Amino acid sequence: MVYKVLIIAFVAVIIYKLVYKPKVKYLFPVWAPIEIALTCYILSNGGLSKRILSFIRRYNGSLFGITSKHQILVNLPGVDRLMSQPFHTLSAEPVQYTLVTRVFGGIDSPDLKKRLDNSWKDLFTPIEQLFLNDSASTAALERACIPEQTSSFVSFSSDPRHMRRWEQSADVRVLPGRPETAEANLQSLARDFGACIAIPQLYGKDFLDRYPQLLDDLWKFDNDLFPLLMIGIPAWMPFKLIQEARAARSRLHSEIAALSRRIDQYARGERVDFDANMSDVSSAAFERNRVFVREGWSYSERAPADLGALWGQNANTQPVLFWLLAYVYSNPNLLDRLRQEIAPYVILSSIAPTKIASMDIPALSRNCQLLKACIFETYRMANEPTSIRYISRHMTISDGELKHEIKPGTFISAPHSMINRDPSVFVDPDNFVPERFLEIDAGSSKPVARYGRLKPWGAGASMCKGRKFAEKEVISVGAAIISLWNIEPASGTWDMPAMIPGTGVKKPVKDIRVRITRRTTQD
Ligand code: HEM
Repeated sequence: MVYKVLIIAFVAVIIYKLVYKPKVKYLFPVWAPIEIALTCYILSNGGLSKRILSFIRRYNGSLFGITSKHQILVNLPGVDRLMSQPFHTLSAEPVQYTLVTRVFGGIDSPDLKKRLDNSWKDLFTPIEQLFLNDSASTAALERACIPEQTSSFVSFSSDPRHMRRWEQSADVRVLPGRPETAEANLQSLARDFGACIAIPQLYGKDFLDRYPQLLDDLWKFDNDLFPLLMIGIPAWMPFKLIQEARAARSRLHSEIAALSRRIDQYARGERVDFDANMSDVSSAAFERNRVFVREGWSYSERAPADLGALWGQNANTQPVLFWLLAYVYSNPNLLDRLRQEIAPYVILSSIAPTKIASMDIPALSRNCQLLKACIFETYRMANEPTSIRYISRHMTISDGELKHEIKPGTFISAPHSMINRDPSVFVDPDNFVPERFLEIDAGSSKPVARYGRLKPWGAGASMCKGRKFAEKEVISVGAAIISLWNIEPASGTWDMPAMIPGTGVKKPVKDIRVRITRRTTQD
């Protein structure tokens, strides 16, 4: 009897190890984001805690990390080369799988794992074709009608039913007796304006119109649930904040699943639910549908993966737009210089009310180097990019004179923003100084914005797949708003809010209340 029990227990342990252990190993550890944050903090501040950390770490040189499961690469020389290793050695796929199951709401199972293994690269290809290709991303932004939309950045309506979508959450109020001056929350307004430009370029305008809570749900999920889930706080925790954000994620799932169904119906030439207009849904969404169909993903299984695409498209881009506007408008001299630089490419109408008569997006990207430098400086101040990879085969990491032998099954993280506030790399790091990214080009003798050591998009083969679109969106939407609108702090002085570290671009602890007026031809 005892032997029987022992044999059953032994078999159970073997089955458990076979079925369960590889899955756990494959997920990015829940404590690793905290380890990254603590390590960055300790190394930036120095002192005794730095000495203790250096003593207890597993390796030496540029590698920090206490366990064999996760190592943090701190300013490792040649990190780009390392991150460019082929996928079968160094892969971002386990990180994507972790995000899909832990954060975006996919159910962790061998079946989902297999489906994602088979689909992962093919799901990213259409995103790259639309958002990484220079002409495709310019064309998408041209379709977004930025000049027309920017004309009603503020509609000066006191009735929420007549406000534009991006005004709904920004607490826009027309000042009594001053019908052409409105007060608004700048972060909310800029963020939702950017999202209303971007989202139709992926999923079409009908999706935005059919789902009135979309933006509120996306930001609630991003702000209140994403960071907690990432560090392993379970979504069932009975806290109001978590439960409301979880409900927002469930609504996002249902609406995205319903959209997937409509996309599939349209692709098959069938009648589309609600006779929804699908003509402006992007080629990327239809290409992804083809992959989902090929691999047998149900609509509800697609929802977490597509929530990832929606989140990736907006979660960093729109906060960058907000910080850029806040930095630029709070510096009147810089604002004047930018307006002069932009003026040849954003032509304003000469009759009141001022509107944008035409806008040349390729020329803005090509010629507005100060604007670009301002965007790079915004990344430096507000963005915390980290490249996380899984080592699937034994690997030797070269670290100057040192060589580190790393076992398969280890995650490595490179927090690229560690240098962003380092005065030995960026002089006067706490001040917004865009000129630091301007260099005189040897060929043209003109100033050109160059990234230098800044890495806002990560590194290697799994670098951001939407960087062209993101940068062009911020350039064109930023240029349009700067050209057409005056923005001043409602309190009379610009108070830049502190930043909450989060999932990439940092969020402000509080919004900035501003007064907005349309520029006149005399301005
Ligand atoms: C200012 C805006 C943005 C910033 C700062 C940003 C930053 C990043 C960073 C740091 C990564 C991780 C790269 C790495 O692991 O080395 C990433 C990945 C990614 N981003 Fe972005 N991103 C932005 C906008 C976008 C947009 C508009 C899209 C379009 C849909 C997008 C799609 C993606 C995708 C698909 C990945 C995963 C790439 C992979 O694992 O192969 N991003 N992004």
